[in-house]
Amino acid sequence: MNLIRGPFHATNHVDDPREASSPAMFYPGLRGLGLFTTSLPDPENSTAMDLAILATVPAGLAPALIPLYKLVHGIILKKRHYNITPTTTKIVLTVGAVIGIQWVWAWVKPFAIDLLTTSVRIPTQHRFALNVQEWLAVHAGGSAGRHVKLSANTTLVDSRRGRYAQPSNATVSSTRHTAAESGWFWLGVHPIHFEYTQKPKTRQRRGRFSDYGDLEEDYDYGGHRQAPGSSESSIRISCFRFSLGALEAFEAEVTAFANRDTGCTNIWTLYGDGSYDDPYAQSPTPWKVVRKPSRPLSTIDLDAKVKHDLVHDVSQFLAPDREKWYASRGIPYRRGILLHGNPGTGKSSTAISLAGEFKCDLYVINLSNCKGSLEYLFSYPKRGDIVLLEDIDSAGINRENMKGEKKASQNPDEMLRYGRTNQPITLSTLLNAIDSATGMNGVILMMTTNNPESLDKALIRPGRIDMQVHFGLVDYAVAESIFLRMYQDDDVDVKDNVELNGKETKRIYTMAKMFADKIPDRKLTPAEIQGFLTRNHNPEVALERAEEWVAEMLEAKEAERNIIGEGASKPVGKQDENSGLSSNFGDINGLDESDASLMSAPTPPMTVNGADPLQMVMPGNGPEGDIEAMGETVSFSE
Ligand SMILES: Nc1ncnc2c1ncn2[C@@H]1O[C@H](COP(=O)(O)OP(=O)(O)OP(=O)(O)O)[C@@H](O)[C@H]1O
Repeated sequence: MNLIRGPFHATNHVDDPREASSPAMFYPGLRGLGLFTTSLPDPENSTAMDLAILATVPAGLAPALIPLYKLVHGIILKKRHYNITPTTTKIVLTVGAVIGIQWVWAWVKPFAIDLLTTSVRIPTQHRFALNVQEWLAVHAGGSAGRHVKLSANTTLVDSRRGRYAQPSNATVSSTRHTAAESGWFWLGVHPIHFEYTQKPKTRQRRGRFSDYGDLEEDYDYGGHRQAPGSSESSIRISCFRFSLGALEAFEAEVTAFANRDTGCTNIWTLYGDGSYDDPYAQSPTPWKVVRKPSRPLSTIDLDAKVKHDLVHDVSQFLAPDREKWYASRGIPYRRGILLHGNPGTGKSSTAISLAGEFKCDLYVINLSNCKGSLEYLFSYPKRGDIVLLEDIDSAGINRENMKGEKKASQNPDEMLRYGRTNQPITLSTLLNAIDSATGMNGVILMMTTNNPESLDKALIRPGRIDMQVHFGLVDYAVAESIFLRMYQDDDVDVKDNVELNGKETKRIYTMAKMFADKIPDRKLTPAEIQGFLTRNHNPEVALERAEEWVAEMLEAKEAERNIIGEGASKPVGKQDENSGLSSNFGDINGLDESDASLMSAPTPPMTVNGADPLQMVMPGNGPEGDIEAMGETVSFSE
């Protein structure tokens, strides 16, 4: 007898309806647990009505766990003549089993992982962590990869400009990861697991407690302010114990990826002023990176011998066996190069170009705008990188300024501990940082200045500065070279192929000579000439206007005016006596009177005092109005 119909019973050949409706039939082992029975009527002595009632009063798990189950069961039974108890019980048991397994796994997992895997933890402040992030973003695919991309603490190329965009790099992000991300990827035949961890930690924060997740303010347990995220976040890379070599392979893979020839130079700049007070300093590291297409050395117009000596010096220092040579003679393995000359003579451009040529990363610090701990900042560049200290004279770093030092080094413990201070850089902190045993090994330290005579002797003594390079004003050869660079087709090597490249090249080459003839010897800077040529797309027009422009420039320089042409009436030289521009320039070593007067001269693309030249917008220099013309300003994508 089978009173209960439905799909379940169609395949169920049992006579006892209690059995038919009982999940114990499918889970025989559970029979003894009493889960499926209540006080059932004896089928032998029951009427059909009794049995129907039996079916409407389900027993066991489902009714116990699911609210209103009996009601639903009764309705379905009445309307559809279908007993949902066995099916529901099966579902409940299956879900229960899954939850149970998950629960057990959560307990067992750490032990299993410890037993079966091995892992490395990379703090996110570590530079290698950025390489790992970038590698994961490109290779670890899927959503994990996308998350990593968002979390990468890197600012890459500007995706708005086609010219700068690189296929895998057209992503910009300076956002930080706020939650743990994890995933798997394959390295060859090895499965590898990565995980971002941000140790949740309750901290004291302005008298109350907050989660680490709130990054606005970070304090350690003692209530000291801390560099946000400084010690908490890391990336963990794990692999199975039996494939230990996978971690080494991963490291090699990431390193090779980071060192790949992208045709770009990594330029690192500070978040804000690098101090912990800076609102931008909400990053595990004080550095952010921009990837820029490398600038060929051939685009730097410099006296041929000076250029050759500089390149030779850098290449010698970076030669593979050089570190051993320094070590065996007890000399610290670092190189200091002072680049000095008028604003707009190519000091910064040369450093950028050298970094590209030798595939170094370039770290740029503008000392007048830096309040970070230099020792900490210098610990970041690795062997073979270049550190560029911009406008070292304008930072006021000299002995007279020593009074401020006490204040600056007041709390050295804090400086080292958190890597950031909120004090300006002083001479002694700079010297200590350069000489520090922990940083700068194998690093080339370049300093730029418009006013080398104002520098403290301790700063430029041999050992700290090993080479001095003067960037002079434009002579005939440089004027000719700038003209050719501006108007020559990109793929034509002019000077070497005058004959081969035919008429057009010859024409430009001839015009370059004519242009150079019109440029007075050592009166103008390369930046000024470049600015003029950029405004005149047609070489003939440039040639035609050159004389007039030169006359205007010289006249403005003579009158110490910043504005040339229309609207030029107000001499500013005297007013600017304290501006740091004109006053600094009078005593430049090796420059004559007329050179000194250039300091307040009209230099359209002149560096704004104190501004980061990498981020500087140069007005009116080309078809796109600003930065494009000089090709120097780094743009950040939003
Ligand atoms: N010698 C040069 N060769 C090629 N380009 C140059 C040269 N000098 C200046 N320029 C151009 O002029 C602009 C400014 O140059 P750069 O910033 O390198 O000068 P700088 O000497 O570092 O100036 P500052 O002292 O003001 O920082 C850049 O666009 C650069 O391309």
